[in-house]
Amino acid sequence: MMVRTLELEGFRNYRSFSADFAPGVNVIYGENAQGKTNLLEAVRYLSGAPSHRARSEGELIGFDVPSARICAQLESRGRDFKVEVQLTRGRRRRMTSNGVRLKTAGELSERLHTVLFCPEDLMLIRAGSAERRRFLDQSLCQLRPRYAAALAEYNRLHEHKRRILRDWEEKPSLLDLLPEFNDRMARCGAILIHYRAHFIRKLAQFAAPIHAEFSGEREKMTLSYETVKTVEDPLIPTREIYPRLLEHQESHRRAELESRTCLSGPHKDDLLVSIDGRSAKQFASQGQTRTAALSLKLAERELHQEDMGEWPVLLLDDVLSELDQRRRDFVLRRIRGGQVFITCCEEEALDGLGEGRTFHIRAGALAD
Ligand SMILES: Nc1ncnc2c1ncn2[C@@H]1O[C@H](COP(=O)(O)OP(=O)(O)OP(=O)(O)O)[C@@H](O)[C@H]1O
Repeated sequence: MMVRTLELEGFRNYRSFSADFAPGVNVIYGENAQGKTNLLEAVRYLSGAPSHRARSEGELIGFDVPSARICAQLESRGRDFKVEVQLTRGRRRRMTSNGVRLKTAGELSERLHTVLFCPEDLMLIRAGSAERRRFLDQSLCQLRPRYAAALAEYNRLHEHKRRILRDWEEKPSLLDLLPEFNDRMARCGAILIHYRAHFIRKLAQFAAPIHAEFSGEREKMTLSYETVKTVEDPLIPTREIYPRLLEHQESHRRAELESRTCLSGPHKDDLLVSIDGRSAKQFASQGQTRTAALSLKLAERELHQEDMGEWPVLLLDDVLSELDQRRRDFVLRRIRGGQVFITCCEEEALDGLGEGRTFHIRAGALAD
């Protein structure tokens, strides 16, 4: 998969931008606050993944313009696509592929997969479980459209249930709605657990050898999935997960009403990372947690490659400057193959990366 060309109009600080990218490495360099991350964000957007920093789509539109346009020529599964997204304040976004209207972000993911690695990801292991769920969700939404649909529905139901539990004492009639919401959440939740379990099993297979090599064969990384307690084996079929979720909801009914919070369901899942059998979150050093986070991201990239038979586009946002020389060399060795976008502040910082192109960005435009 690759992004051949990209045009931006009114996207963040880009008024009008156009570039042809290399199939290999594309180095995006420039001083701080010039638009390097914004450029990666535009590419990421085209893969249907939610922005890692915008809370609403309106944030992506230039401060003083009414609309933004992202347009790209993509190559994917041996075919060419012209994908276009139009964002207008106060209106629904409009997306097309080769002129045909697309309805969901999932349809974008079918054409482009990206794996993003940014400095915040270096804290993935130490952060709260929400960050690791986000990591799972972003990757799975690109890989499996059915997962993306189930996640959107689950989040909607969860928000409703949250409000019911918050307000039931003032309005007891709301409790009549609870069984219906519980049932629908269990159905969607079973789908999420099923996909997450299979994803984590695969991710663990890729991450183990990467981490072993990365640590000079000194450390062993293992991953496990922590989900709703009644689902002892999350790899069982969805229809078997569903009754176990209902059972867990039932046993937590009282506690949910008393605490007025939703305590049961995969919205509390976690991805547990261990090094040599011990929880990395609790016991690993800062260096070890960084290495483990890198291993996870590189494993994610290889998993996408195996799943699709093509490399996803790798977006490395300002991450190399955060790494010591050894880790940096490891990443650069490991990312051969596929298209890569790397942002950095100095052009020479990435000497020796091999064939590719460099783009100097200044104030939301290509500098001469
Ligand atoms: N919606 C928007 N409209 C216009 N400008 C915006 C918008 N959103 C962000 N910006 C501006 O874009 C500029 C560039 O941001 P970006 O994060 O891409 O910088 P960067 O080159 O990656 O910098 P750094 O090296 O510091 O990470 C910032 O000054 C920011 O204020």
